[in-house]
Amino acid sequence: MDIAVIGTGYVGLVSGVCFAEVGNNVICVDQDIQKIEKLQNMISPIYEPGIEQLMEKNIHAGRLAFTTDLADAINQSELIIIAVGTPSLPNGEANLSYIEQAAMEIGKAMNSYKIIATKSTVPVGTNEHIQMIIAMNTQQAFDIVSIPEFLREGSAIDDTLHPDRIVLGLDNQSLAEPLTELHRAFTDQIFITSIRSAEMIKYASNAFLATKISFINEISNICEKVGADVTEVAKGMGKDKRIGSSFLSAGIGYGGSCFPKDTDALIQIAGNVDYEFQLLKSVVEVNKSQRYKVITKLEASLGELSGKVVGIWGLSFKPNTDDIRYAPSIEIVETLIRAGATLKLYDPIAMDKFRERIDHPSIQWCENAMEAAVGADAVCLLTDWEEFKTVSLSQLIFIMEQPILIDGRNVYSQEQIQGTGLKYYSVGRPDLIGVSRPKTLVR
Ligand SMILES: NC(=O)c1ccc[n+]([C@@H]2O[C@H](COP(=O)([O-])OP(=O)(O)OC[C@H]3O[C@@H](n4cnc5c(N)ncnc54)[C@H](O)[C@@H]3O)[C@@H](O)[C@H]2O)c1
Ligand SMILES: O=c1ccn([C@@H]2O[C@H](COP(=O)(O)OP(=O)(O)O[C@H]3O[C@H](CO)[C@@H](O)[C@H](O)[C@H]3O)[C@@H](O)[C@H]2O)c(=O)[nH]1
Repeated sequence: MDIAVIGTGYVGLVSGVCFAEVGNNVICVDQDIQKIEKLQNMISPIYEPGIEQLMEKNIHAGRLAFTTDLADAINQSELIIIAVGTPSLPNGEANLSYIEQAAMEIGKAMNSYKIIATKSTVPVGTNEHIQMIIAMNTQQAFDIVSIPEFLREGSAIDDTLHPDRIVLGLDNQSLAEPLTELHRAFTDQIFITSIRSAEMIKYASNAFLATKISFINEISNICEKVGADVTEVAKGMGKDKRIGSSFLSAGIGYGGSCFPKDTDALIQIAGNVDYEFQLLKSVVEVNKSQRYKVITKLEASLGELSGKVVGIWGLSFKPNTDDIRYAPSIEIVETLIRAGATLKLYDPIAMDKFRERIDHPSIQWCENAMEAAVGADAVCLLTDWEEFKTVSLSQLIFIMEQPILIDGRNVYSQEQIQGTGLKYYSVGRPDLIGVSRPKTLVR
C-alpha cells in the first residue's frame, strides 16, 4: 500500500519505518524542516535502538522517504496516518490543535478518495471531529479509522513489528478486509471494533498499566513498614495468570510522554460526561508522591541536604531512550537544587535533553557513573539503565564521601550489595546488607 504518515515523532517515525520494512511505500511528513533534513540524511531525531539501520535499509530500497510537502505526500498515498502530538493542556485535557491543523491540511490537499487513520492518542469522539474538519475542506470521498498505537519507547521497533494486538476502529465495515491485510504482516491478533471503542481502548490500556504501577508502589510503601520485600511480593502475585507479572516493578513511579498525559486526559474525558474517575485520580496522586520517596530517604540518611553532594544515575524516564518528558528525575533534581545540594548528574544518553530543560550552577555534568559518585555523600539511581547494573559497586566506598546508595528502581540484588560496605536503600525492600537503616526510615 502507498502510505503517508503525518508527524515524525516516535509514533510517526517508527510506524512509517516499520510499514516500509514489511513492503509498503511510505512517505513521512513533518512540518519541522530540521527534523526532515536529518531524516533525509538518515539521522534519527529520536534515540531508539535499531531505528537508523532500518531507516537506511528502507530508504535504499526505495520504500521510505521524508518530506515537508504534505500535499504531495497525500496525493501519492492511499492511506494517510495521523501521528501528530496530543500533549496536555494546563487542565489535563488533550490539546487537539495539532490534530485539527493536520486534518485541515489533509482535507485541503486531498485529490482523490483516501483512508485516514488516526494513530495519535485522542479522546473519544475526536475521529468524528477529524471527519468533520476534513469534510469541510474537501469535496473528495474519504473514510476515517482509528488505529491506536501501543509501542513503548526503547523497544518501539520490536513492539511495532511484533505487537500483542492491533486494534482497528472502523465504522465502515468494507475497510476491515484491506486494513486487516495491511496489518497481517505484523500479527494475526487483529481486533476490529467501533471507532469510539478503539479510542477508549488506548486510554483504558494506559490507565490500567499506570494503575498496576501505582498499586505496586503503594504495596512497596507498606512492605517497608512491615518488613516484606516488594520484589518477592510482585513475583508471587505475578505467577497468577489473572494478574500477570508485567508492570509490577516498584520504583519512583512512571513518567514519559504517555502515562502522565493520558491518565490526566482520561480523568478529563470522564469529567466531561459527569463521571468522577476516583480510582484513576488516586493512581495519579500516588505516582506524583512516589518520586519524593528518594528525597525522604536522602533526608533520613544525610539529615540536612544543604551543602551535600548527591550523585544522580539516570535522567531519562526509562532506559533505552533519551526522552525526559515527565521524567521523575526532573522534580527530584529541582527539589535537591532548592534544598541547596550540589548535584553530579550522569545519564548514558539523556544528558543533552536534560541540560536543555534544567541547567543550574549547582549541577556538575559527568561523563560516567563513577565520576558522578566521586566525592558524593549519596548516589541516587533513578533510571534502570543496563550499564548501572554492572557498575563496580565495591569501588564506591573508596570514591564517595559517604557510602550511601539509594536505588529508586530496585536494580541490585542482595548478593551485589553484600560486602561492598554500602548503606543501601531501595524501594519496598528491607535492609539488604546488614547495615541497619536509620530508625526514621522505618515508616
Ligand atoms: N511516544 C510514544 O511512545 C507514543 C506511543 C503510543 C502513542 N503515542 C501517541 O502518538 C502521538 C504522537 O506522539 P509522539 O511522541 O510521536 O509525538 P511528538 O510530539 O514527538 O511528534 C509529533 C510530530 O508531529 C509533527 N507535526 C505536528 N503537526 C504537524 C502537521 N500539521 N504536519 C506535519 N507534522 C506535524 C511535529 O513537528 C512532531 O515532529 C501522541 O498522540 C501520543 O500520545 C505516543
Ligand atoms: O513495572 C513498571 C513498568 C514501568 N514503569 C515505569 O512506567 C513508565 C512507562 O514505561 P513504559 O510503559 O515501558 O514506556 P512508554 O514508552 O511510556 O509506553 C507506554 O506508553 C505508550 C504511549 O501511549 C504506550 O503505547 C505503551 O503501550 C505504554 O507501555 C516508565 O517511567 C517506567 O519506568 C514502572 O515504574 N514499573
